[in-house]
Amino acid sequence: MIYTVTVNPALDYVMQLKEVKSGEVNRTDDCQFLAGGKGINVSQILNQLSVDNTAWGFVGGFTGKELVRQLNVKKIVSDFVTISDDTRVNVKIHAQKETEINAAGPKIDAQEIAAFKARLDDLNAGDIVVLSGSLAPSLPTDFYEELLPTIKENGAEFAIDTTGQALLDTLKYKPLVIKPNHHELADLFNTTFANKEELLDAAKKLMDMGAQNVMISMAGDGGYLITKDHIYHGTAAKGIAVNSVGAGDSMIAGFVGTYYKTQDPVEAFRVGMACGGATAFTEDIAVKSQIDTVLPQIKVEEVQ
Ligand SMILES: Nc1ncnc2c1ncn2[C@@H]1O[C@H](COP(=O)(O)OP(=O)(O)OP(=O)(O)O)[C@@H](O)[C@H]1O
Ligand SMILES: O=P(O)(O)OC[C@@]1(O)O[C@H](CO)[C@@H](O)[C@@H]1O
Repeated sequence: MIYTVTVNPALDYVMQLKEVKSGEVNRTDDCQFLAGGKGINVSQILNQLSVDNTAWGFVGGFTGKELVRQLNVKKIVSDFVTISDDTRVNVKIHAQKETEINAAGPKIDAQEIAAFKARLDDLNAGDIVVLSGSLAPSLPTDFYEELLPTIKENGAEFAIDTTGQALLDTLKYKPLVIKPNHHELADLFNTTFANKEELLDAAKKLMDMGAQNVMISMAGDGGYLITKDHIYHGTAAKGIAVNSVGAGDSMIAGFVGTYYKTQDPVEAFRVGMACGGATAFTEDIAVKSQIDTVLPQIKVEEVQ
């Protein structure tokens, strides 16, 4: 079973307008609430790939109720810990540019945290836990790292989508896959890359530090997969990007869902790239037909 963990989910309030004029009253052409959060987006893609999964995390208040209602409509199985505070609303402004305003997130108390951690005792060998997204401010900065010994002791694997030192601190527990984008990769080592070789050298350092597989995503420029044996480049699908929100989550979902079925990291990377591209080409998270349309365009070649 795959479990997606979104400790700080969100109702995404997606607002469409031609132009935002700062300091003025702006009126939208369209707006909608969508269930959001990095792990929840992963669950949505896993469902599209017909890979059983359960969404874990914390939800609360009227916003949390609406989020769970939307997941139920999409037949996404969830087992959230209900908290007394409200799930946050993140604003996604689609105008002359894409602007995101993400709220910090709710208060989560010690009893609610303990109830969440108890779920990890149900993990079995072969399960995969996908840890994605920001931490609510009341959670300790090493919250993800706190979960890893129990995950590994139960014989499960984990994937993690976070950034900075929080990501580096998880590598000693050997994540199945991590996926920084190329900006996040540079930030990890406080550097910039003059060329592809420097980028790949940095990605290989993450393997040396413990990652089993590393994907580096580069939006419309495709991405790289580093495995213990080789390095691969994947081409980005050709299309009109209408929404970058969730592309990275979709790429992780495509990898984890395919790896769970095949144990083939290269095929998992190819499907991940297709899921990312399909989401980039649609307003919401991609559905199966959109993924299937993009998949044949993804060419993966060994580069080292
Ligand atoms: N404009 C695009 N055209 C084609 N494919 C894209 C585009 N944007 C994203 N993708 C696909 O999605 C993958 C992940 O996108 P990206 O590199 O933007 O991840 P990210 O920065 O983690 O995204 P997110 O905004 O979800 O955090 C890319 O490697 C690519 O395969
Ligand atoms: O604040 P975080 O957890 O870093 O990101 C949250 C978020 O921006 O990520 C998803 C897109 O990846 C959105 O659905 C959601 O609003």
